[in-house]
Amino acid sequence: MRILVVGAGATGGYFGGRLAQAGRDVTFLVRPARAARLAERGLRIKSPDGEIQLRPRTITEVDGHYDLVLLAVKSYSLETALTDLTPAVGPRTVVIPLLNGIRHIESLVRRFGADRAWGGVCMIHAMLDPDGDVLQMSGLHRLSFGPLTDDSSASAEVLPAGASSVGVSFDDVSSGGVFAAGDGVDERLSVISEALSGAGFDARVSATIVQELWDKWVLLATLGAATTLLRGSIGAINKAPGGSEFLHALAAETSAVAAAAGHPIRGKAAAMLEATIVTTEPTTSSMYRDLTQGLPVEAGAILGDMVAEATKHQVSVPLLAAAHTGLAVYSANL
Ligand SMILES: NC(=O)C1=CN([C@@H]2O[C@H](COP(=O)(O)OP(=O)(O)OC[C@H]3O[C@@H](n4cnc5c(N)ncnc54)[C@H](OP(=O)(O)O)[C@@H]3O)[C@@H](O)[C@H]2O)C=CC1
Ligand SMILES: CC(C)(CO)C(=O)C(=O)O
Repeated sequence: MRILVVGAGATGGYFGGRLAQAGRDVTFLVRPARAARLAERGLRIKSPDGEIQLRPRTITEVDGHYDLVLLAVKSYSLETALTDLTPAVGPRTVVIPLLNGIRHIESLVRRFGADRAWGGVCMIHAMLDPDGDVLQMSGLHRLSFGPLTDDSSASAEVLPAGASSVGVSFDDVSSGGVFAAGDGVDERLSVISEALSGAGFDARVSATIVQELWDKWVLLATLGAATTLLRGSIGAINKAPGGSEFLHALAAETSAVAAAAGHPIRGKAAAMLEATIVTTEPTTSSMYRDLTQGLPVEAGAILGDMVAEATKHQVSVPLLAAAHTGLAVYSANL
């Protein structure tokens, strides 16, 4: 299976790097400056378990069709990246985005159709360090993925990758790619699941990926709004007067938006949100890390779109709106 990873930043570098380390056929589509850095230093991943250095294949222009595309760019780079990667997308290619938020899903479906644009949710705390190496800051490294056809009747929300019962293996590779014409979505799911499993991170097939995208969005909007508005970690906010009340009020806003939009967060996702906002650990978000480094932030995709959803469904979100306005001021001054 030919895998193209678009972007070799924190998430692309991490998940693509682990796949390459596990011997998968991985190519990174990068821009010239990143290509030069990777040629010079290799792709280094520094994690709590130690450091690895890889020499992955990189390209700066697409060189044909790939079976799987992992899209790992920031939301503000999305449209250019989609144009750049389009030649990699053949009739049976699957594109799995790792981006936060929801708006990219619409862009992907518009370009490639729901048969080729799937959903992806990654959970990781990662960034590029000053050397351009991938820094994984905790042991968390989960990637859930699946077609955009949520099956709420599925008995399990997520299955470990490789657990699909459809028996297609790498041996089925044909000259036209691993997905033979006439295969259904399930066959691709099985092959992709096999390719992503056993690569040193937690890969899961999701039968409810749209709901998972919303669950993650609620979590991240809460985390991103709190940490960027109050300029500190969740632990620091919880130790400050009124911090816990603020976090709970913010989580109530984001949860109310999801519920009004028809994607209420429940069960494990609700428990994870609660556990995240009560922590005294120095938990932050990728948006906060970008802010503190003076980098562009994904304010529109993570907060602005949620404020727009709130307006659409007449949900009052003053804290979320204040955080969005704050990031707009920051972005205007960049
Ligand atoms: N970091 C984290 O902990 C997490 C991030 N996410 C989400 O994942 C997404 C990606 O974030 P992250 O990996 O952190 O971002 P990074 O900024 O670390 O990496 C994005 C990479 O995309 C590259 N890029 C942009 N446009 C193109 C293009 N046209 N072709 C090739 N490469 C391109 C950039 O390359 P260049 O060097 O050329 O600018 C950059 O290296 C975001 O939506 C984020 O919210 C989700 C979970 C956790
Ligand atoms: C939810 C979290 C913190 C971990 O994946 C994240 O997605 C981010 O920081 O962007």
